[in-house]
Amino acid sequence: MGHVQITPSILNADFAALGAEVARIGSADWVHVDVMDNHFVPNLTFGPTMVEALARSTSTPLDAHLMIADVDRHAPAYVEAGCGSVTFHVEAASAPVRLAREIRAQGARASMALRPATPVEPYEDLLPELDMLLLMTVEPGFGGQKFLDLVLPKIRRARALVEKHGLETWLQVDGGVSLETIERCAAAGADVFVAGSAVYSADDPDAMVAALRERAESAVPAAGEAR
Ligand SMILES: O=C(CO)[C@H](O)[C@H](O)COP(=O)(O)O
Repeated sequence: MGHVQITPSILNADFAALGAEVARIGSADWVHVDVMDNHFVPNLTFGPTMVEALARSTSTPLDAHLMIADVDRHAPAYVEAGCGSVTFHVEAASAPVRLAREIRAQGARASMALRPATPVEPYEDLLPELDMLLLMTVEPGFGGQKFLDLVLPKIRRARALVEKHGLETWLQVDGGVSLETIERCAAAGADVFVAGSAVYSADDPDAMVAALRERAESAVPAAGEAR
């Protein structure tokens, strides 16, 4: 299992001051940018031009979560925009293996996301193609939703698959992650945690990043310990 990484989502940040908002989370490992197109999800955010401007404004690497249709065509633009990690939804991709290889060939980490109702088992053979697997813990589209406990068994099964194949694939969770829910995710086997409203509704977002990190680290099972 990789070390705990905290990745604040800017979905609930002030979009009119994104550079300053990102500067408030200096201890974050990544900045999570939620790209939504009003087709794959019923919400609209921003595109590669905005992401490129954000990449120029910070030294923290960007983790793009593409909630967009026709993702095979659009994903490469987010590597070109400066993202260090690009996540596509398997439900939106027509050739996920080719797309993951293309993202890696461009020099970014390739990541694939599963909606809460999408099982992980059909993608077992695809895991070596991925640097990260994102297991959504809400239906994608909006920040501030309630964490879905029903995803916890899938996190455990995904961790078991990663270990079975001796892979280094990071397991990211996104949606409703807070001081109240992060321990359950870490105990189940997640190691990369996206938190949007928990971070940006805090008086001190960077102190919340530290608190989330501490809580997740305290819940990571020791080697050989049951999940
Ligand atoms: O992908 C997302 C929504 O589709 C967001 O990243 C996620 O929901 C973060 O917000 P919060 O922590 O408030 O749930």
